[in-house]
Amino acid sequence: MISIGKESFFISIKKPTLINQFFTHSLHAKHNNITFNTYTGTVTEIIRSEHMSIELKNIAKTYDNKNWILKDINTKIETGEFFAIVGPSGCGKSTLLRMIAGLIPISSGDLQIDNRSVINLPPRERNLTMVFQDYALFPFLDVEANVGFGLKARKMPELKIKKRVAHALELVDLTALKTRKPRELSGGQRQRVALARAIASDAKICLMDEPLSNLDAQLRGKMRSEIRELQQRLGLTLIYVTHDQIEAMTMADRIMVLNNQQVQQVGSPLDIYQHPSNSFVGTFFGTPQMNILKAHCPHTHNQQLIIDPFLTFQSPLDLPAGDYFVGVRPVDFDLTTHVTRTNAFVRSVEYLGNEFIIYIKLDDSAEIRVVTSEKIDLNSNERVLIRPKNKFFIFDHSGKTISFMKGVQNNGRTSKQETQAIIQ
Ligand SMILES: Nc1ncnc2c1ncn2[C@@H]1O[C@H](COP(=O)(O)OP(=O)(O)OP(=O)(O)O)[C@@H](O)[C@H]1O
Repeated sequence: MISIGKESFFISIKKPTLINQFFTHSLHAKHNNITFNTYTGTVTEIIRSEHMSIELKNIAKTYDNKNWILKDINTKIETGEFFAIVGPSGCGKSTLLRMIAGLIPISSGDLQIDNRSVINLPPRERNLTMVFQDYALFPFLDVEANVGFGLKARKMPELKIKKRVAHALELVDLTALKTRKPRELSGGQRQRVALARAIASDAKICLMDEPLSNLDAQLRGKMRSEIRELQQRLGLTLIYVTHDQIEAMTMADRIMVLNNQQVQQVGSPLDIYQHPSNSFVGTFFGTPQMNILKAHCPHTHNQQLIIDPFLTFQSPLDLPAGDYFVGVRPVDFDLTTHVTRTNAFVRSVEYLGNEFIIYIKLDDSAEIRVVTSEKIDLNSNERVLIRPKNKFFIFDHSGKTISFMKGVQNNGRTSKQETQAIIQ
């Protein structure tokens, strides 16, 4: 029901745009104060209430008032976005998610949902739902009761609960198993019950903490696409915590990388892969890991980065003399065999079905991983020549990215203009 002044209207609104048209064209009441069920506000506010963005403003966390687990966390997660938080174990991913959920307090900063601060609101008033790593199912309740538990606690009428639960179970393809207890289900099915519970709650924001980590690799792959598909279909704003870079890469619209208490980078999977902000982000994404090699630039205004007499890189920028790091993904090397002039030796070769990982040792003990799909017959200690394909990153001594180059598919040379165009 909507009331404007003394008049009341019953309308059913599926899309914010409809309410907008309704008021601008029929009632010309765009700036009037109106009531929508129990919610009062201007039309614009009500339209926005359909949107569920989350803003983290200078969020910081300490558990003991001494050590900061997280500092300066700033980002805005848009309505309907699949947002992954990734980082190594212990970097504070779960802590951040629990603060958003309201399960633990924020030490400083502000958290806004739909442009309103929620730091003083308990979890149940934040219009969100959470899926935990261990699914948090009640062992003594069957699937149907587990999915409807939250709705019952909110005292929703029995018939409405039944309808919602049935719909959620249908969406995750569990209708046939609704009378089973959690112990009678496989890991993947339990995970689907947890998903169904989140769907049934009808919250527009869903938080997931490593929801697939208890599943085997094959099932994980299947569930990844199922969760992504559901998120899209329901238009959920989804925050997904994982330490698995592949999960983040394949599922998320955007990724936040956390390390050393801070945000290292926020961006789309492709952006993060192609333009890592530092060597940590560069090595975190991609398997096998990006090679990070110590390099030296001998003279200021020079473009040569020397790793070894037989392995040098031509920087696209003039560099001051000094030490740098060069980052090269394993697929971005060319390998030549049957050579004599080189300091690189094969240490071992791993065959992965359709490609080989070749571990190569340089004189100065650095080890380089090279991936090739060409059929290759190499022996340990065989000499090889490795040459970069002109697709590499330069990091300064602290690991910050100075430049990257896009790969060139021609003869390996890039013109100055092309180079400038692709350097950030
Ligand atoms: N209740 C607590 N009291 C004190 N320290 C805590 C508490 N919970 C977590 N920590 C610490 O905070 C840091 C971040 O923990 P958190 O669980 O958020 O990391 P994470 O990135 O989710 O790790 P993982 O990937 O291993 O789950 C860790 O050093 C952890 O020991």
